Amino acid sequence: MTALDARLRVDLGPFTLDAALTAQPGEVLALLGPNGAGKSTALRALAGLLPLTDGHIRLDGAPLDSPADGVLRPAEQRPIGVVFQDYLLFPHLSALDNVAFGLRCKGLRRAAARAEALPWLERMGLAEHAGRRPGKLSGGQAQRVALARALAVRPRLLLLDEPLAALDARTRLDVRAELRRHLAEFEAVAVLVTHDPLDAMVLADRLVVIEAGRVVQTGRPAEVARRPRTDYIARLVGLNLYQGTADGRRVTLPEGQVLATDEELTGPAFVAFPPDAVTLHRHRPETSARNLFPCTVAGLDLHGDRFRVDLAGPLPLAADLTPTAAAELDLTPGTRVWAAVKATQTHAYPA
Ligand SMILES: Nc1ncnc2c1ncn2[C@@H]1O[C@H](COP(=O)(O)OP(=O)(O)OP(=O)(O)O)[C@@H](O)[C@H]1O
Repeated sequence: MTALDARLRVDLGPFTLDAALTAQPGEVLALLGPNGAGKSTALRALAGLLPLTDGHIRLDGAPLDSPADGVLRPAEQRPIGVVFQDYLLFPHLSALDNVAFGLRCKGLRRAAARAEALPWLERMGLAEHAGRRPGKLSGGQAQRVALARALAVRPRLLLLDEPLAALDARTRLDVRAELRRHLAEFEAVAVLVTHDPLDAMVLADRLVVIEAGRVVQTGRPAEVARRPRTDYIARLVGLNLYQGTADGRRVTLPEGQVLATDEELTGPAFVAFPPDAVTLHRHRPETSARNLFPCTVAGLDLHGDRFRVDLAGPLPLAADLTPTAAAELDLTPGTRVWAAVKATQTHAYPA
């Protein structure tokens, strides 16, 4: 069943958004795109803050906005939860009352709303901070409260606008991992807007790339990264990303391949590295690179001044080469090569 079925057409003077978005229950979509592409406009239209000029938004079969039929459900009547980058928590309310707020708006009395809000704070590991006001919470804690508040009303659509952008690098890592767990448990649709390809790759089931108001590519993160269709995507999502189990400086992937990394970790982990960290060789090289895989060239595209090589094999990979290197290697689809990646060029982090 399609849970979210939308064709968003919004005319804003010189700018027009015209994007189709669909999602199955439980799916997490990430909207990615350059500045001014229309991501926020799409989110605002879904939230009910901006009416459609044309098209439709249906959630679980029910129309929320359909100009042709004269339907426009106001924001507060949509079963939607929203998390913005700057949290927008009420500064005068405790963490608990911030989470209870949405439930109060749905008509619950204070005690009932608080009773229902508390388990959400517990789930975020914030039970002991329930009485604190936002000013006394760290950025990461405040963002967890915002997420608890959005989830507590059991929305059918969760909208996240740059939810990690305001956090420092270390906090961002932790909150990203947590957000990932919560999104995995979330049974309805989530739409995330982000500038950060890593957030998108880690959090989303599917990327929707928007440029100049149009969807230019959509697909699973790994597919989009390996087969970018525009220069912008190639630059942005140019990341090889794998998930496995870490044991010290080794991460074992589900199919048994082992990646050597530079970080000490144990348990579920991601390993990422950019395509330009991959070197290709026609013959098995004498190299200090700890990661060496036999591959077959599956595709070759010129993006800007680089060749993006799509490699199939035990470890599917994307590699970026200069035109000179590509010519020297004489690569064509089907060519067998060795791909090498230094452990120091990989980045491993908890999943
Ligand atoms: N209220 C408005 N009236 C007219 N034009 C608008 C309005 N709001 C946004 N725009 C224009 O619509 C286009 C899309 O803006 P939008 O904020 O949706 O992009 P975005 O992809 O979210 O960008 P960013 O990543 O910079 O936030 C931009 O050209 C912007 O100037």
